[in-house]
Amino acid sequence: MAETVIEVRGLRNQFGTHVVHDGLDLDVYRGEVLGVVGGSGTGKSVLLRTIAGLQAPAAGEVRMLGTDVYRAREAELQTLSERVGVMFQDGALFSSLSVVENVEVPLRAIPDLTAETREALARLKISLSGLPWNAGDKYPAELSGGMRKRAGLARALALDPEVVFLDEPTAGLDPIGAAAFDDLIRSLSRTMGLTVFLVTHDLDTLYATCDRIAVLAEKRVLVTGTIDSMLDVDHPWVQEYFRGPRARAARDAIAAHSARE
Ligand SMILES: Nc1ncnc2c1ncn2[C@@H]1O[C@H](COP(=O)(O)OP(=O)(O)OP(=O)(O)O)[C@@H](O)[C@H]1O
Repeated sequence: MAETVIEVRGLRNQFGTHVVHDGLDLDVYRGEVLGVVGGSGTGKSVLLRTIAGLQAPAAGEVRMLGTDVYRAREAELQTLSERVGVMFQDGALFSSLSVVENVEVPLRAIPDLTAETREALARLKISLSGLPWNAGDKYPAELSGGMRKRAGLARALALDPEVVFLDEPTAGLDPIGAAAFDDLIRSLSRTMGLTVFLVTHDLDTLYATCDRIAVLAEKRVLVTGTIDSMLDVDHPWVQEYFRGPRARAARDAIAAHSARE
């Protein structure tokens, strides 16, 4: 049985009187790509931030790679942060730094790394993320939205993490750019054994990349399972989402893609 790398129990998140999550449980297994879906405002991004240690919950427990994210000591959290990468929607790059300098930021946590080695490692991650060789010397404002996302991914991968969080990685990309990003996520997960926690609305991405889906509804994880098993879930939002015309088109597209391979 696959190792559990993220364990969430009894999670509660609330802003004032607005309860976003209540009694939420979730397990994520090593090496899988988990797609987190749910209607707008169901708390997908809040869940990502809470698990990644960026936003303390009102109650509940989050364990990642064996560490209790909200009760561990500082040194343990530092070690954990080096095993985890986060890519935000717009890449969240520092605008005053070049791409290579952005990717170098997490590498600064490694003691005794020379400037040359740090730069070489950063450029390696930039090319792994599918950016052209000269993109490293550009500034975020000089890049397209898709390139900024790839640069954000390069930074998330800088420390060879075991777990990567991706928030809407294909939002705003044209269909060809989005499909290329899907392929990249899939191949990183396969070649590096990465565990991927992926928040998305993009059905094509779900079909192309995810081993398992977690549906957020009613303030908790309503159901988890393979994407095909979602067709049998008796819940109005799940039915509408996975049985709608967009899902059908995404299913047909992935079937045609598999037939070509
Ligand atoms: N810092 C905050 N302060 C107050 N309310 C917040 C905060 N962050 C999130 N919320 C609220 O929590 C709810 C969940 O937000 P979240 O961004 O996680 O939703 P989501 O499922 O990712 O939505 P979408 O699919 O539209 O991106 C929303 O109602 C949002 O307004």
